[in-house]
Amino acid sequence: MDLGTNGNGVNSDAQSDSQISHLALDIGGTLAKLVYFCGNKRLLKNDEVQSSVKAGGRSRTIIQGKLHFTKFETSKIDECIAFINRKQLGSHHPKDLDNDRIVVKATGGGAFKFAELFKEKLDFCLDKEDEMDCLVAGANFLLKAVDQEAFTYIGGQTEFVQINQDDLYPYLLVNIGSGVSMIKVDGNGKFERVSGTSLGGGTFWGLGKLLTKCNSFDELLELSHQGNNRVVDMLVGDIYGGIDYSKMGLSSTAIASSFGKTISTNKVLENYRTEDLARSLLRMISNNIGQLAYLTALRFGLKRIFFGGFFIRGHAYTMDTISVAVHYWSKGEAQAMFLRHEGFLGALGAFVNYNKQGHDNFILMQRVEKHKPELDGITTEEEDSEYASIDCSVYID
Ligand SMILES: Nc1ncnc2c1ncn2[C@@H]1O[C@H](COP(=O)(O)OP(=O)(O)O)[C@@H](O)[C@H]1O
Ligand SMILES: CC(C)(COP(=O)(O)O)[C@@H](O)C(=O)NCCC(=O)O
Repeated sequence: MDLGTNGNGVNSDAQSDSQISHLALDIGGTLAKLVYFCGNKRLLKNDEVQSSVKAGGRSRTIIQGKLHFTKFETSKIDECIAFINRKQLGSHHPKDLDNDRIVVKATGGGAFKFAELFKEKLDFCLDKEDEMDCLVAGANFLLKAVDQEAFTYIGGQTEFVQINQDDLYPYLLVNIGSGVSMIKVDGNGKFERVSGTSLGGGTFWGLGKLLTKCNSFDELLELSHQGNNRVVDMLVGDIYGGIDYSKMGLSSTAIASSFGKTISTNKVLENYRTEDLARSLLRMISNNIGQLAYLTALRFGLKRIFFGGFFIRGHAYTMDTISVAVHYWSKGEAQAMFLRHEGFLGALGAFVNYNKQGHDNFILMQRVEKHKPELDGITTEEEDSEYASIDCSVYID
């Protein structure tokens, strides 16, 4: 059976025990995300060759392997390039017939901004995919192909959500990256970006750096674990002498004004604990996004809201704040759900799009049946320890 070539002129009929590696990128305002597939092509025994699958009228070979996930700060894009080079990712990609460069799917603003750099350093031709399209494709793939991907987080309890494939659409996808996009999803490739806000992950990280002098996002998150927002936020009780504003259903402990308590003291920034500032800022940004998400869902009659983007990072306080905001404002009608591979939606969507535009002899993702990711993640030395790899198989010519 002609297995075709891997696009680099190397005849994949060689059936060498070669590491198959394909990747896709999402280069955003803050982080560059990579999704890459590693599988071993081995000598196919006769019965295996027979078991190859007819897809698109052609026989294709199924390769078992894993999807891996990792990220780099966009400001350190050279580290991302060095990683790709070190692992020889993309070595099995087809080449662009016009310029003989390796074709790699990429999305996010960085796919435009760094196109020349990837060409120069890796001989990559970045095949650009629309960012919103990839976010939706990535979310739909995860929600359909991976068990235990979506979950609720309320009162400190994580509950995985069993997705009914026949009742998935419509839903609201809220992607909290540097900024926030809110996308109404009605099906595969059927979506509309219906709202957004510039008060997103970049706001938390940017203001947090200024207020706390943190050198890393993880340090800022760690600080927020230990802080008490009530030192900084003005509560209803601070205004009402310690009692509820019960006529309007506002408890004394409800936040009346974020950072409002700093007004009525003679303290300056240095007099506040950085932990308290970080906690209050996280609460403010998360609550605001939760409320905007609910209002957008209400406007379109949507009950399911999935939150993605690297801002969340599976952080308990962030998810709890968003969940409480959605539950409070919707009076329990709408539900906030989160995704295990939250920050990789765009990169995964770019990867899944390989079977578009003439790549159909290249790679197709097949539905991952009953994948149960390890809850604590599977990592290799480079992988991001928070994001479990996904066992999957792909078709390849
Ligand atoms: N290690 C990290 N470094 C920087 N920002 C991080 C990190 N982890 C999470 N974040 C948060 O995630 C946001 C970026 O999320 P992401 O979905 O990658 O958006 P973008 O595509 O705009 O880069 C940052 O603004 C920050 O709030
Ligand atoms: C421009 C963006 C889509 C870029 O995506 P990101 O890199 O932030 O993930 C996003 O930052 C955004 O939607 N900002 C908010 C724009 C608005 O006010 O709707």
